[in-house]
Amino acid sequence: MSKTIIVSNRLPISLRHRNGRFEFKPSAGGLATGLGSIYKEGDNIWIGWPGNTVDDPEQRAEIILELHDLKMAPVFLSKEDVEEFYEGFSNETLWPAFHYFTQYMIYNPEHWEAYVRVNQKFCDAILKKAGPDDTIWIHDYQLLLLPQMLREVLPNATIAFFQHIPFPSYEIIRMIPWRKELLAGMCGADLIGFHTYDDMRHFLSAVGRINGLSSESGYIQAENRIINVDSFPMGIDYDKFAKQAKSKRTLSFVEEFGKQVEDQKLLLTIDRLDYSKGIPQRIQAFNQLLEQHKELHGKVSMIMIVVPSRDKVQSYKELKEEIDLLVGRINSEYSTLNWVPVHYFYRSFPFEELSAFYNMSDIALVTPLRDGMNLVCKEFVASKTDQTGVLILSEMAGASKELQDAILVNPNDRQGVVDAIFNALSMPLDEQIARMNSMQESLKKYDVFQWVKVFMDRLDHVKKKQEELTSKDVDTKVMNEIQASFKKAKKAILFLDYDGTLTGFHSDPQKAVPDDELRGIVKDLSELAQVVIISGRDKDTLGRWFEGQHIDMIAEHGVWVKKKEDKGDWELYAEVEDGWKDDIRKVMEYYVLRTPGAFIEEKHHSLVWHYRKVESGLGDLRMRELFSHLKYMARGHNLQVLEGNMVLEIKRPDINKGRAATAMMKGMEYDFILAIGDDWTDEDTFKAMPKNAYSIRVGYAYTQANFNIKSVKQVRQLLQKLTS
Ligand SMILES: O=P(O)(O)OC[C@H]1O[C@H](O[C@H]2O[C@H](CO)[C@@H](O)[C@H](O)[C@H]2O)[C@H](O)[C@@H](O)[C@@H]1O
Ligand SMILES: O=c1ccn([C@@H]2O[C@H](COP(=O)(O)OP(=O)(O)O)[C@@H](O)[C@H]2O)c(=O)[nH]1
Ligand SMILES: [Mg+2]
Repeated sequence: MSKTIIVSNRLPISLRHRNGRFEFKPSAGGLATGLGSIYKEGDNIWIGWPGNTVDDPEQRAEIILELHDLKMAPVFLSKEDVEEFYEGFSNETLWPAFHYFTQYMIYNPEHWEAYVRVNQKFCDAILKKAGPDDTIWIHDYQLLLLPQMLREVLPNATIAFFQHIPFPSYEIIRMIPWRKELLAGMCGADLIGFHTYDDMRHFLSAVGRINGLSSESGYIQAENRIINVDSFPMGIDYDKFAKQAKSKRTLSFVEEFGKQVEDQKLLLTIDRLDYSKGIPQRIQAFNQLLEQHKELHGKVSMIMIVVPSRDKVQSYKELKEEIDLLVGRINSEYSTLNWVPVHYFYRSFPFEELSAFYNMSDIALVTPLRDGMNLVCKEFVASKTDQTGVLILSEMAGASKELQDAILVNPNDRQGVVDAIFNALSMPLDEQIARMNSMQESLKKYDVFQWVKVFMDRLDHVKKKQEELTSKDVDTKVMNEIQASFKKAKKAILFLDYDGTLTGFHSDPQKAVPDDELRGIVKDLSELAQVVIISGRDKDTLGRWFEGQHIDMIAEHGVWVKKKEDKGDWELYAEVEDGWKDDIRKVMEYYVLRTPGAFIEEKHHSLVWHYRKVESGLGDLRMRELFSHLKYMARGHNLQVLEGNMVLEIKRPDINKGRAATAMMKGMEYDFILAIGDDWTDEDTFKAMPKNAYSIRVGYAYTQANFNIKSVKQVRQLLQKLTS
């Protein structure tokens, strides 16, 4: 039986020292609740750091035992690990980078080494527990290298990754010296999830530009696998918050706290201490509200809960001082004997009390400068069981994509925040209820259990899709079968595409000349079988490159043919009418002039616009534009516009490789037929092949071919095997 392993930097417990002993406090956090349905089942387990350093081997052994009963296994971090991996690389490089606080980023090679070392430590801990077919779900930015580390040892495992914090634009990620390694680490997963569509598109663009991995509709084409990238906005345990808000215990706290603030309007803010949460900016906005609206003095106050976090990191220490100062200033300026503007708590509260704060507050002011999701705002909404109350939410929080019925604000626009508070204070009851109702409906539906389910279902789907693709893989068994069938054959024919099949791509297409190895392969094959190079290339280039070889050639997708017995003469296979070219060439030239690096290749029956050397992104953009332009023109001329590997080609639709291959085989009887190609133009060849032919597509795209093969290197291996 395969099992599921959850991995995160922190375990869902906290380990505390008390009188020389350790004590566990289980975490009731959103993630722990959501994943409870998984890690508590069967042999499943959660692996992570217990959140404290433990050096004594006896104590470690004790902790391992106790955690075992809770279905957890610890990864112990040393003092250095905590300083360099957790505080260092995770929270002084990745955290600020991913939240767009580049001014706080530190580039320290020792921290990077520690990051690699600790990811390896997690990997080793997992390998002690994991079997080859297990599912491993890794969480968050502290463990970006882990998916690939595991993949190397467990090639068939199901590995998923979810990032809880934002994924920034390529412009930010490129600043990190180790960006390529980090992205490659993530790509060890089968499924990579983010909270929002924006995070996901940033990731896809970075992986494309930095690691050269292209993607389509959220599927990355890695060397021998597809990886799915998608958005899964995390929810909360809605019912738990709704129920708690009405519980006796919480209501008694509401009553007790209520006595102290009397009939004041309450603004609630809850965050971990973090510069990404925009706490000073929020205090300043509140200050400005009091400055501008004297009528509110004594009538409104802010309850501000700041939960201590990462207090060893310099930027967090400074932030704490700044907040203390700002709160001191506003309270000393405005307080009266019976009114304090800001009730400030630097600590965390138990769930029942937190629920009371949510329940009794009129407004939740959630204004992070950046936040992956933000659960506090969702918890506030779920706790408002009478549907009154207003949520003011930063548009920089992932949650804002779902909670469109909140008052959305830009946290950098101080006056905007002030106005939002003022409007919230006077919002009519029916509007409050309407907004709250719509937000509650959505949060109820997409709760944390639904989040887990949707994620796991998607993981299943990707694995199935991968299986479908690899089930057609040319493995050793298939290679042997093809070889045996070739050996037996009396009359064999091989259709071999050139670019992307026999040789790799070159930034200058004219430089993709056949090397000695390839010449040797083609020569050996041509002594045993009829070899046909079937290419979109022009006849002169092909003729020059394979001069002297005893092979047949089909050029320009079937316009020209040269049989080996024809010695130097190309025969026109299809009548070409090229009166259309002048108009189309003019348009293509216009796009060349606008796009540095682009160029036109002219063939007898087609025009090709190349953008391989254009700045990435710009090339795609211009190609799309040119595509729709050409499609419009093509209608009048009976032409076909086709997208290839970094090219756009326009040609007559009735000229294609399939038609040429069929013509080549006409009237002949073959007992072995093989066709290999790598792109859409080769699909025509595959479609034209008789049932008994072997057709192979290079790469793992969907295809009409009956097999897929990994790379040009493997194509050559297969061909060498045929002649050995
Ligand atoms: O482990 P710490 O250094 O003490 O930090 C606490 C956690 O903070 C981060 O939370 C994020 O996840 C939330 C749920 O997906 C999301 O709502 C929020 O926007 C994120 O900031 C962090 O991702 C965790 O790894 C930390 O453990
Ligand atoms: O005294 C407190 C204050 C907050 N929280 C919880 O801390 C989490 C904060 O998560 P969020 O996604 O808002 O921000 P993060 O800290 O993960 O960046 C929420 O679930 C809160 O209920 C808590 O357990 N005790
Ligand atoms: Mg090709």
